[in-house]
Amino acid sequence: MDSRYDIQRRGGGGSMNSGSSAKGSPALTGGQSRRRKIPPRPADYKLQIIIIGSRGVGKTSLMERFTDDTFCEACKSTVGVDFKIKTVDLRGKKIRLQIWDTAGQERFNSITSAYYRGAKGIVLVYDITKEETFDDLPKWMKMIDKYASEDAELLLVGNKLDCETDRIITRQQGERFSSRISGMRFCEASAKDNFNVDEIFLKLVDDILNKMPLEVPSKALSNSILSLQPEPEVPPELPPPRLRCC
Ligand SMILES: Nc1nc2c(ncn2[C@@H]2O[C@H](COP(=O)(O)OP(=O)(O)OP(=O)(O)O)[C@@H](O)[C@H]2O)c(=O)[nH]1
Repeated sequence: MDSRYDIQRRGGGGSMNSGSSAKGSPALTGGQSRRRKIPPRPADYKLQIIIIGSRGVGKTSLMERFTDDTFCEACKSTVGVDFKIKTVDLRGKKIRLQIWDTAGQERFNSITSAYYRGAKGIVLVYDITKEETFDDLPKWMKMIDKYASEDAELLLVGNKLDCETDRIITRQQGERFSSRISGMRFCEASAKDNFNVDEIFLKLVDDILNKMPLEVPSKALSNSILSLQPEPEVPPELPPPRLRCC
């Protein structure tokens, strides 16, 4: 892979399981074919990741590329929030990711801000071809400071790398911005061409796992945010997420 697409600043990585559940295979017993349902192995952990950034930068596209390997050329703007689930295998653990895709339009900030708190990872996206989306980054950082957990992992993504000829924001500008924020990674990606998309999410999850003790007793986990709970977790007092359509 071209080094331009490598995630900056820290090493690591992992493998991915694209399915949401393992499928059982039919068992043959006593010469008779019987279908025995093998329940999927439950996830070891559940993590929430939120994607934020200005309107049209490609938040939904990155999420859908990662979860469904699809890309929509002419999508409608997200209204409020949307979410997708994806299960990944990392370090021998099965991790169920809830990925929250937020509306970039400012008028939805009061809704989307309620989803920051539970996020263990935050993907902040700008469009390398649109200066205003880069200029908006300090505004998004203020939202993070105000609403997100202090220990959330941060990743800055310059999206639409396939539009190199229309590039306005240099890679160095992105790197400089992220280097001013403690612990923030930086990466350029293309949801359209599927450059670095899996890497974004897997690296973020890997960083989150790095921070947490994996082998804690199950009792301790049952009270933690990482324990399995009914999903999706919609913050209280909020209506369920409104889904977008393409
Ligand atoms: N060329 C190119 N276009 C992209 C890429 N990612 C998204 N787009 C296009 O950019 C437009 C906006 O993409 P969305 O994914 O809806 O952006 P968003 O950030 O979710 O937008 P809001 O919901 O309005 O906040 C769509 O027309 C996408 O097809 C990319 O990597 N390359």
